[in-house]
Amino acid sequence: MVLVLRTIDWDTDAVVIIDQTALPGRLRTLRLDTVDALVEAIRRLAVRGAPALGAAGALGVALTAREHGTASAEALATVRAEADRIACARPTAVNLRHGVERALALLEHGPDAVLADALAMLDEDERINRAASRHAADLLLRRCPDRPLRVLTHCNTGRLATVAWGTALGTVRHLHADGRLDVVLADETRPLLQGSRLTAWELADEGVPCRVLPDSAAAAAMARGMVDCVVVGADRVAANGDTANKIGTYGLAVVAAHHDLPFVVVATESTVDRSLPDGSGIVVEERGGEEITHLAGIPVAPEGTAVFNPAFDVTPVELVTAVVTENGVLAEGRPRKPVEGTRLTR
Ligand SMILES: CSC[C@@H](O)[C@@H](O)C(=O)COP(=O)(O)O
Repeated sequence: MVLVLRTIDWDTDAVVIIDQTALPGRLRTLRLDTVDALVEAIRRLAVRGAPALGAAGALGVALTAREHGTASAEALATVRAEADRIACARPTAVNLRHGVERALALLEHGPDAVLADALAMLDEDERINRAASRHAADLLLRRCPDRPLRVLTHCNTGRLATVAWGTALGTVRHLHADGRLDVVLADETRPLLQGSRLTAWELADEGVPCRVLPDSAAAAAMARGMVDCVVVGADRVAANGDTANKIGTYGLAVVAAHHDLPFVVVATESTVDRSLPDGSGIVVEERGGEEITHLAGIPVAPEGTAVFNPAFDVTPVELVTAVVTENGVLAEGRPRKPVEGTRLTR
């Protein structure tokens, strides 16, 4: 295993991240010692994934609190304005704002207290992820007791999307350690390829069997009987269990329901936004058109082509077998159909 670094950490006066834009080619870290550098890293997905963004939010407030201090009203106003810039860098993953707000709540105790709590948050992350993903693994083992599982997943929800361990991919790691995993089918995850660049890289690093497939092949894989269950992460879960996650998740949920396959969302409680009764209020980030019109800088669409590039979609809870957090099952949507024969082909 080459990955022993945390995805995001603190070193002396800077936030240190694994630069996820350089993977799978290079494992390198970036030192971010200004809010500008941190915001830019968040926007271009050098650090990404809901729990990792929560840590980025908290550490970012520590960074600016240490720079400006917290002793005067003027300093506090500057820190709050910088914190807001960090929180707004990406709108969908609620962890980012949660991380910022948790840190802001400690401002009156001074910069050292803010940093100490941010570091405690990093330490909590692995324990929370392990607990959430253990609940999901147990649920899947109860639902699919007969054979080692073929798990389809989307985007990257592993240690790179968290501080350590992972949510949906943490479930895969538990199943592998239990000897109950056959193979991971990892959607490549257009347009930024978090599945092929990051998930396949993490799983190879751990020696977990993995096949990458184009997103458009997931339905065919289910129809061919190649999938036992679908496990995904979340960027924001509304109080009723509606779930925002990487674009393409909703389509997977529809197809999984059609094939009566368990569809499980694994998230931390910090991804749950109880201020939203359902998913209709979730703001979905729209990203630049060049992510679609260009591949590695090479045009793949005529110049001037109009683009629709939402980074996330919202899956209604009715399509979700269960949303699982470190506290267990948060919401259950789709009941298992009573008749096995409703699957198309197995
Ligand atoms: C454990 S991370 C869960 C989600 O954050 C993940 O599935 C996802 O959609 C990430 O999107 P990204 O745009 O790469 O930040």
